Amino acid sequence: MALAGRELDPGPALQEMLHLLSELLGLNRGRIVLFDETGESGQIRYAYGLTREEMARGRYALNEGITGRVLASGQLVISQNIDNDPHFLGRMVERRLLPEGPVSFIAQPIRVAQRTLGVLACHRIRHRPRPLADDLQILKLLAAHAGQLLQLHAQMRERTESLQQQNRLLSRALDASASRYGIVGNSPRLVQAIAELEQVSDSTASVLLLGESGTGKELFARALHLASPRREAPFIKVNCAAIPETLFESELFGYEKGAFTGAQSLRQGSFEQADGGTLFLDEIGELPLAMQTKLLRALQEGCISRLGGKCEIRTDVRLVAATNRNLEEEVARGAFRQDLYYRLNVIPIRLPSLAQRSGDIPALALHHLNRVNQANQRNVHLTAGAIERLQQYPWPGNIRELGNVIERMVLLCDHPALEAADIERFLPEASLPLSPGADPRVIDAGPEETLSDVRPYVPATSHSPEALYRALQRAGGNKTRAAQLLGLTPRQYSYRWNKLGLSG
Ligand SMILES: Nc1ncnc2c1ncn2[C@@H]1O[C@H](COP(=O)(O)OP(=O)(O)OP(=O)(O)O)[C@@H](O)[C@H]1O
Repeated sequence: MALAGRELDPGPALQEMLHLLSELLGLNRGRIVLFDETGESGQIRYAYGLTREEMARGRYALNEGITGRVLASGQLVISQNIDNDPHFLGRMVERRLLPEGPVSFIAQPIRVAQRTLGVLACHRIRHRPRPLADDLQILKLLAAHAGQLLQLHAQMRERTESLQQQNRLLSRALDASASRYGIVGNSPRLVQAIAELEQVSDSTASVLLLGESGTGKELFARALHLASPRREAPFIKVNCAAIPETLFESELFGYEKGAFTGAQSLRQGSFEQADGGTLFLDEIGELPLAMQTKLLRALQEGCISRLGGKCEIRTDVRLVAATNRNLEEEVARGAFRQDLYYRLNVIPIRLPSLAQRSGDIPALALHHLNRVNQANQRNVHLTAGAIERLQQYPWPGNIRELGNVIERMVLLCDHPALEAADIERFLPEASLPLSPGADPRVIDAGPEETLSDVRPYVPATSHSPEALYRALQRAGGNKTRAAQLLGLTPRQYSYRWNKLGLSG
């Protein structure tokens, strides 16, 4: 029975079993009848010494003939002489093809764990030297072995099918997310925004991404780059809110060696770095007016000059800008240049807030849960009630806030299945008892939360975890803005944040 281990298909092993039964023991025309899917009849599946046609005739309803009786009762039946047995159907093999003289028929049930899987049956020439009891003993053993083999195969098939099914689902999910650049969601407004993105991905026209903080503007900017013919060239992001006014020009246009004290070597600016690719100006509404003029010039002329440089450098850059401000209002109050606004607003794409597409919350929550579980080797689940609660919350900080809440829940919860009640304490509006320095979810409005343009030296322990969280909440999950609130640079803020052991 070495064959049994080699093949996934039990057929060859069972076939060989029937072959040996016939050749060595003279128990001929052995066949294995198995229940069909309905469980109401059986069909010959494996046989030795029967033609295809004979096999095809071997179908038995429950209680039909001897085989049908064994299928129904799970009990051994021996027909001592088929010629005298009214139950013997003689359906398959014509009597004249069988040996003369008395022929018996033995039908041994194949049972596993009190369940009848089928029947192992054969013909036996009645008058032979070996006692019937020996043959029965052998048939019983073989039936038990066949049962184990069939069960093992059924389990393996079930497992394989479920793995294949899982595989199909995963690769479908992977295809979907890959073809949509990791943008999760199916709500009509999001799908519309993706369609607009794809429509303009081939052109070089400037795109202005509009939407509240955390709605995925950066994700869209990257998607636009990936969907464009520029995908092999660099994607350079500049966060206009994070750059001090005095450093803007060198950040965008670079500088020559010796352009100012400390300029020890030439440095390319973002325009040059993004040459051939995409330059993403995030939070463009924060760009100081003087820089707006210089940016407009660079865009109109397609060339820049480095600080301290004499020559103009041609750059081929596709500009994508993003803002959560209402730029028209900024223009109206003189804080944003109108001509630059027109130049940027060639193709506006508006991203819906999470509240406008709450139908996407379950998919987004699971997406983030998966991400955080994987990153932290956790296996936290959300119950249906928890997902429902997440859907009810308004998410002022949008998807970033949702991601942050999921991350906190996964890291700080102490059981694997999160219920609606568990969610509650992680939602920002939850009022929790204050206990400084302990649980970082406990929020304290620290005195350090003031708006400040001046950034003096601040020690690494300057802000409590509570203050960092509080600021992040007030900033709708935007760390740059949270840093501003605390008078920190985004780098200083991130350093402190990461020390809490949280990412995102
Ligand atoms: N549709 C989406 N599917 C999956 N993840 C998303 C989606 N939209 C946003 N995210 C995730 O949410 C987080 C915030 O997104 P992103 O940084 O792109 O927002 P933003 O609009 O640029 O925010 P801000 O204006 O504050 O800079 C990121 O982690 C991003 O991957």
